[in-house]
Amino acid sequence: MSDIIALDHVDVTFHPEKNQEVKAVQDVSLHVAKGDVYGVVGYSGAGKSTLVRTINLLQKPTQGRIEVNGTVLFDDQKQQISNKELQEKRRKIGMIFQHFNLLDETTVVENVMFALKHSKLKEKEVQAKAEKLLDLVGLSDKAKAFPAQLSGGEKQRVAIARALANDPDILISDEATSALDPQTTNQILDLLKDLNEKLSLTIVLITHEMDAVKRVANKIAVMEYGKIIEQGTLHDIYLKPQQELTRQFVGGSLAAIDTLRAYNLEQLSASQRLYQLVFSAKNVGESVIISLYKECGVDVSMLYGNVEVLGNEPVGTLFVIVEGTDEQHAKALKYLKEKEIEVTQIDDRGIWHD
Ligand SMILES: Nc1ncnc2c1ncn2[C@@H]1O[C@H](COP(=O)(O)OP(=O)(O)OP(=O)(O)O)[C@@H](O)[C@H]1O
Repeated sequence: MSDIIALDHVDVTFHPEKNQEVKAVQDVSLHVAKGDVYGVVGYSGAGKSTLVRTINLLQKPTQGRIEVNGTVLFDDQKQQISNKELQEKRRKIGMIFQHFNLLDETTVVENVMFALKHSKLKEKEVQAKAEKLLDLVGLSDKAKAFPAQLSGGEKQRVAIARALANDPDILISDEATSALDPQTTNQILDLLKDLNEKLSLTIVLITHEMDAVKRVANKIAVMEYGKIIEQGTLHDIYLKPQQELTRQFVGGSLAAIDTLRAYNLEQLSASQRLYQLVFSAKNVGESVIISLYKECGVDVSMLYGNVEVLGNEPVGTLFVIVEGTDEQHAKALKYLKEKEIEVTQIDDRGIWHD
């Protein structure tokens, strides 16, 4: 799959006052493939919004290269297309925000129609399109309501319909679920996932909530102090977080670390090894521990176990101590590999320790 967004070596530096410098984004490269739901996570102030606003040049970078949908928008410290072209490109990048940004004085359907004011469609066609979009986001019955009469989730649905008005290829969601309760958050995230699949919409999702990313994203970048400190597939970032901050975001792994620290793992004998086993959906139900004993002769004690749903797929994680001879260990590893279970040996200096 080709990249629909390619940010390369992007810097954004602000000078809020004379002699003051805020390096909000520093040497960030981010490549988003068509059809990705790319989660950008990090604490407040990490630079997520600033970075993502460079995608449509709402924020011009200080340095770096921005290419979107095959067009270079920014390079050599300057905009590479005319303002008019940029405006057209921007219409193909929808945005939704935490506070919805609806026009309070106009109805729901008019809010969506407003986004089509530049289109070549006739008034009737604009209205028909807005109604169709409201139907797509499940809000047909609220077309004539005013924003003040809607719940937070409904307001966000209007904002999504409006963001889709110009048939964008990309949707940027900047903390769009942060003001919503957990159940409504999940409904909005499921809607985004549905739109991603139905419309082949590429989504960049900025959030400080790992659960949101876990539910819908296929890739993640973790930001801290203006830099991406870790990026990869949801599966890899979630199950093998390398950086302390990533581990903090990945709740499941924190629980695993706490549990492992409660054991005195320095006391493993020469014949014992600590492994992390990761099961995908197809083998999550297998009785691996018993099979390892039966097939390979090793003793297996379980320290920690958990099943997470990543995207729609259950993924199981076990931390086990396997005890046996070198030969038995080799046999056990071969067996696990055949079963397509990912195995990581964790040593005393391993990733789960300070
Ligand atoms: N226009 C600006 N002028 C000066 N500094 C800015 C400007 N915009 C952002 N910053 C600073 O850049 C840094 C990154 O801000 P940014 O909003 O991108 O972070 P964020 O990760 O999106 O956090 P949040 O979720 O709180 O918005 C912060 O230190 C912020 O104060």
